[in-house]
Amino acid sequence: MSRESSASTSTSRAADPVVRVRGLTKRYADRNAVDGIDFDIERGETFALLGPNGAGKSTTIEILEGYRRRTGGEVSVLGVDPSRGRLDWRSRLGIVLQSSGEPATGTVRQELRHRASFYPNPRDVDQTIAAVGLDEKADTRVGRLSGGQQRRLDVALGVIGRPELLFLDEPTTGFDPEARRQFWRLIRELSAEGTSILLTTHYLDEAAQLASRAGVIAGGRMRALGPLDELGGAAARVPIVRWRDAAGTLHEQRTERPAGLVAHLQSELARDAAAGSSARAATELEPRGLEVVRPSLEDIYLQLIAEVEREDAAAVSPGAPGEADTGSDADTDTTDPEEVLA
Ligand SMILES: Nc1ncnc2c1ncn2[C@@H]1O[C@H](COP(=O)(O)OP(=O)(O)OP(=O)(O)O)[C@@H](O)[C@H]1O
Repeated sequence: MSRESSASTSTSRAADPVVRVRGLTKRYADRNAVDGIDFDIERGETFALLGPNGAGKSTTIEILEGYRRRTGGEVSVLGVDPSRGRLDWRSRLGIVLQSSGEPATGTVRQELRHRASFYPNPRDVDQTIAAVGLDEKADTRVGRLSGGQQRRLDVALGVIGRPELLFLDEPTTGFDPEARRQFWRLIRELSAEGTSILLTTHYLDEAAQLASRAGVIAGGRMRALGPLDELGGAAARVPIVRWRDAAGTLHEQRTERPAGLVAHLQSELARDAAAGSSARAATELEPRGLEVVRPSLEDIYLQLIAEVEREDAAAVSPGAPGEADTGSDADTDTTDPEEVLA
């Protein structure tokens, strides 16, 4: 299918989500790695799937990409069940996997030209090389790239076909800070062009920079879902004031009125100073180590995961073998070679 015809299909179904997942499960041995999750990704949206190691993110993404069979539930990606997705459907997807499969033998430019030849309306090869910052390596053999440069090439290969939906599974692992910012610019450009994006990342600042909505998975279940600035609820966003007392003990208090608390701390210091015999320098009237912080997405996420872990631990009855105890069996790779779909 040409990009034009796929675009007209999209227009006619503009209100349909590009990804629709209902009750998705994936069972390995005796444990559900994905345990009944629901979420949608709207057209043009960048959605972040967050969660700790082993949460079920890659399993979910691989099912959406059509690389892994699901055990149960309904999945639709660009209007198609991925387990039945054909080549024309696949050509509308861009995929940046966690690890780059077979080592390539050609140069950066050759590999991108080759990949571009599979798509009806690919991006310009040299512009894409520039967008991922590989201009100086365009004629270098892929095997001679550094780990971070190889990852940039993975991203370039993922976007070269001008995908309608781009899967980015931990795309910036190994990037230096400058390369990450360059990558963010590229993703914002793709998003502005209308590309829908599913991103998994362990860098919460990356999710905050790129995504508008997120789902947090832990233990295969969706624990929070919604706009990034609402994740974890309003209580999780209350500012934190930190300071040290005269003995050096660290104090921390959450308050909606941090300025009021700081004024109170200062007046206490002034009172103590007035009560003391010797005059004090003005700097000593400042609360030591004073910080007023608004919780970052990472703070909110870590709090959420800690709560989930406490709830899950409480749900396992004391004395009975816990979920974690059965993990070693379930973690055995049980993939039927036929299960990973070509
Ligand atoms: N082929 C397999 N056979 C058995 N268990 C598997 C298989 N693949 C994954 N698992 C298990 O399923 C669970 C979810 O794994 P998954 O790779 O989806 O997690 P993830 O959220 O992507 O983690 P990470 O952030 O580390 O990439 C883990 O407990 C993992 O050990």
